[in-house]
Amino acid sequence: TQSTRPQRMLAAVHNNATRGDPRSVVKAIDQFCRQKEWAMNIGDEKGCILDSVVSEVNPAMVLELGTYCGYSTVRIASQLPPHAKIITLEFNPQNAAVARQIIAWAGLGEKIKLIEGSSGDWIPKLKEQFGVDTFDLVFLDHWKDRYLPDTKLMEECGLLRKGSILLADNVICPGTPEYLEYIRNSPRYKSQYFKSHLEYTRVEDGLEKSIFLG
Ligand SMILES: O=C(NC/C=C/[C@H]1O[C@@H](Sc2ccncc2)[C@H](O)[C@@H]1O)c1cc([N+](=O)[O-])cc(O)c1O
Ligand SMILES: [Mg+2]
Repeated sequence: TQSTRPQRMLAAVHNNATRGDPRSVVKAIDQFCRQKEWAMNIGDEKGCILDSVVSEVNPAMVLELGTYCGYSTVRIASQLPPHAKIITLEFNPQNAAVARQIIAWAGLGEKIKLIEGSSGDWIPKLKEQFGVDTFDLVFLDHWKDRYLPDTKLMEECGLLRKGSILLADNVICPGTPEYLEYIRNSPRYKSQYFKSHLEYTRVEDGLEKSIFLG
């Protein structure tokens, strides 16, 4: 039977990355996407901006919306301080299954909690189910029309504190106009745009970094 692109990406990780070495996993996926098949990972160029935000925030608790195959999950988790954790939400069971194996190959299973389900269902349950207080960093990379409703949901559920950072992928391409309009005009956030390119292409895209002011 025909394999899927995430399954072919997983095979590339098994064949080209060293078990327990997150950076080699990231490199193997980027090589696969440049040389074989484009895929919607944040990629190496925007990934460096993600890396710099993670190291600046040095978060104890991270929430990722949209695991896909786990590329950004591995990138973030490989930079977390000891005892820090990332919760990542993935809707598609096939993507989740591949992500679990890529995360395991990177040796980061202890730092990452992958939840299968949708952000809309799970955001209201994170406190009671996982004893979460607030998130220091949230990375938004799931369905683009969910960025705004899920941000409002996180506010309502008390998951953000003064100083929490939201980092959103694809604010130009594919684009998240409603989210940008809200976050850039809300007095409760201070935002900054990081201009870059859509993964593995020369098309403009960028990340929006926003600080919740409480
Ligand atoms: O569509 C994009 N991303 C949507 C990502 C969606 C991922 O998150 C869940 S949805 C979900 C997960 C959790 N909760 C609710 C829904 C999907 O199963 C998928 O794994 C995208 C598209 C392009 N592009 O160029 O077309 C480039 C990108 O960087 C992108 O991120
Ligand atoms: Mg993206």
